[in-house]
Amino acid sequence: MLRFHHIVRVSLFASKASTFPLTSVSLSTSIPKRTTFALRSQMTSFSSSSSSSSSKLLFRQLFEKESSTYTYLLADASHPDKPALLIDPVDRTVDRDLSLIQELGLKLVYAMNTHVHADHVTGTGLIKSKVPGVKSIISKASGATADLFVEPGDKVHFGDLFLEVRATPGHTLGCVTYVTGDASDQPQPRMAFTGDALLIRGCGRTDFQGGSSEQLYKSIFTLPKDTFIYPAHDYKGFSVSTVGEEMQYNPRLTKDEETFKNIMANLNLSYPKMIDVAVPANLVCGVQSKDNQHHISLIQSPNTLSHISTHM
Ligand SMILES: N[C@@H](CCC(=O)N[C@@H](CSS)C(=O)NCC(=O)O)C(=O)O
Repeated sequence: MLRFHHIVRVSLFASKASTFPLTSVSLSTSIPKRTTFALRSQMTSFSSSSSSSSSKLLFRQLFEKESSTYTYLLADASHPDKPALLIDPVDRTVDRDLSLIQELGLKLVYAMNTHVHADHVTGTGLIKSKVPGVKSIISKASGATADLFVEPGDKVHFGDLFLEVRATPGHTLGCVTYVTGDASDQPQPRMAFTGDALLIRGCGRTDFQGGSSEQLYKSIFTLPKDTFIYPAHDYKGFSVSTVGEEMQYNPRLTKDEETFKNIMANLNLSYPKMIDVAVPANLVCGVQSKDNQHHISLIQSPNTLSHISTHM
């Protein structure tokens, strides 16, 4: 089995039962009425990370300043092939990202999108043309074409590390969050790449592309408070937060649902300047060809069913 080259389709229901039995506590229980939105704390205790697991992950946060987009580079540096993936690459910074990958001696396997971006063109198409073999990934629910489609509960493996896929719709229809694996040999604390669903002290707008403030409010996911939050954008100079921090200080998501919807309905943001170019380009993951419509069948492995920790 090519460990750094497969996506595992898993059962969402198996994950709920096996991983979050009675230990999940909703945020509304700990901070009544004020905080019901996107973040529920999980009271499961974590063993501290072993040095081998945390040293495996090579991680870089990269910034594209025109659209204030973060791209994330993750790799299993301990694996002989050093398989790597990029989350939310931008077309303008593809050469920078690929140079870095080359300098670090990594093998880029996946170019992933959290959703169909409206403010910039994804770098996945360009990357595929420059690095043969790289597979583009996006959620099936996004309606976009890509080499591989993920659904909630899927795992994306790279070397001995993996990301879980969680549905976090509301900013757009098919937004997903990629979360580092829930296992003792995976990086601790966990890291959540939230796209535009959850921004630091904010959240994605909900006024186009199937956006819905109601849906975004209900995009509840269960993660420990120490989970790092890495968004796709930041407009205020922040780079990272945690679930606990956002539960306490996010000015939108700590409100009740009606207040939240009211805030979202009155953001009065102008449409992204590039929306007319970006959305059509991103609906084909930046590739204008038929090649990207090749759907591979995802591997289903019963061995993984007990390890799933997805709950959306
Ligand atoms: N000015 C930018 C667009 C800024 C914007 O609308 N950002 C989006 C994410 S990219 S679609 C958003 O959700 N913002 C939320 C917020 O509260 O700022 C441009 O013209 O491209």
